[in-house]
Amino acid sequence: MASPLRLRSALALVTGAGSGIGRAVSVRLAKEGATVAACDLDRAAACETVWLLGGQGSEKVAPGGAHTAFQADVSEAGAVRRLLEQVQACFSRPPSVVVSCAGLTRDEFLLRMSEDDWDRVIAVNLKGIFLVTQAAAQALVSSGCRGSIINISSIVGKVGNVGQTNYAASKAGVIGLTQTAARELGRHGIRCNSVLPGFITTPMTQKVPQKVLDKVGDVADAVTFLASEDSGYITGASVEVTGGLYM
Ligand SMILES: CCCCCCCCCCCCC[C@@H](O)CC(=O)SCCNC(=O)CCNC(=O)[C@H](O)C(C)(C)COP(=O)(O)OP(=O)(O)OC[C@H]1O[C@@H](n2cnc3c(N)ncnc32)[C@H](O)[C@@H]1OP(=O)(O)O
Ligand SMILES: NC(=O)c1ccc[n+]([C@@H]2O[C@H](COP(=O)([O-])OP(=O)(O)OC[C@H]3O[C@@H](n4cnc5c(N)ncnc54)[C@H](O)[C@@H]3O)[C@@H](O)[C@H]2O)c1
Repeated sequence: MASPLRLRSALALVTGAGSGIGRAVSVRLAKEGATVAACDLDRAAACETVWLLGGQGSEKVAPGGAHTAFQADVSEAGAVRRLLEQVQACFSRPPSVVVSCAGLTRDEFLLRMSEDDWDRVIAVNLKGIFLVTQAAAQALVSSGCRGSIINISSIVGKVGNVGQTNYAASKAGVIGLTQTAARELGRHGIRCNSVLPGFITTPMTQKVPQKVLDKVGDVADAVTFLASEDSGYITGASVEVTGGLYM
């Protein structure tokens, strides 16, 4: 049975916090007592998420400080370095929970996919998670803090999907990156796990043809469990949240 406010002392950095799963994860972590650093490429969207969490006056409900919005392109090394610097300057500590939700699609059949469509999806979905995981782990290790890093992959990274050679490759890469980070960072008290959602209705899924959707259901609960000490003995896992899709 999960205890209430499992994350009361946690500072959680969520990327892709401006929409969909990232926004839902931010709301759920805040409900468990975490202070949320909501990051997105779209600053206005990140600010809207912070407003939903209670805005600048939210330190009343977030003991670790007011929820705060940050803007960064996770595919750019300098932007990610500055993001972690800004978060630590704002809260005087590194984030003990890091959830990488930032991602995008550039879907196209293999026979027609452009190099740019491949490069951009790999840069954001895979290199972005490399950069955020590395910068967050460096901050935690240098400050001697424990942490939980949760990287959002996709069931598509395990089974593939029509029109998504770039996206599937990026999400499969996230699984391998996270398993390796788990092996390396365990000695520092940092857990790393992947979550593989199935089909979650968000702006990202609007392009799926209706007749495909007619064949296909919550991620934030799985992320919160992995962020908390309730999952203290789980690291290196790939947690499928698909309602049984592709069992
Ligand atoms: C047991 C149930 C199986 C149900 C399959 C579930 C599929 C969706 C799973 C999504 C999992 C979560 C994904 C998650 O990580 C987040 C996302 O990535 S959401 C976006 C997912 N993207 C797609 O699924 C691709 C959607 N398709 C497209 O964007 C376009 O079709 C495109 C590939 C760009 C091609 O466009 P174009 O206009 O050239 O062709 P059409 O759209 O007319 O499609 C041509 C035929 O291909 C069939 N098709 C398209 N997408 C899919 C698909 N995902 N699965 C199966 N078939 C697909 C489409 O129905 C057409 O078929 P037909 O020629 O027979 O009419
Ligand atoms: N929705 C689904 O069915 C589904 C299933 C499996 C996995 N996922 C994954 O979950 C994550 C969130 O997806 P979603 O459905 O909420 O999508 P979404 O489009 O609603 O949200 C993605 C967010 O990421 C942000 N973003 C995009 N590129 C960025 C960058 N370079 N730097 C910083 N932020 C950036 C966007 O601005 C947006 O706010 C993605 O990694 C996606 O691949 C989604």
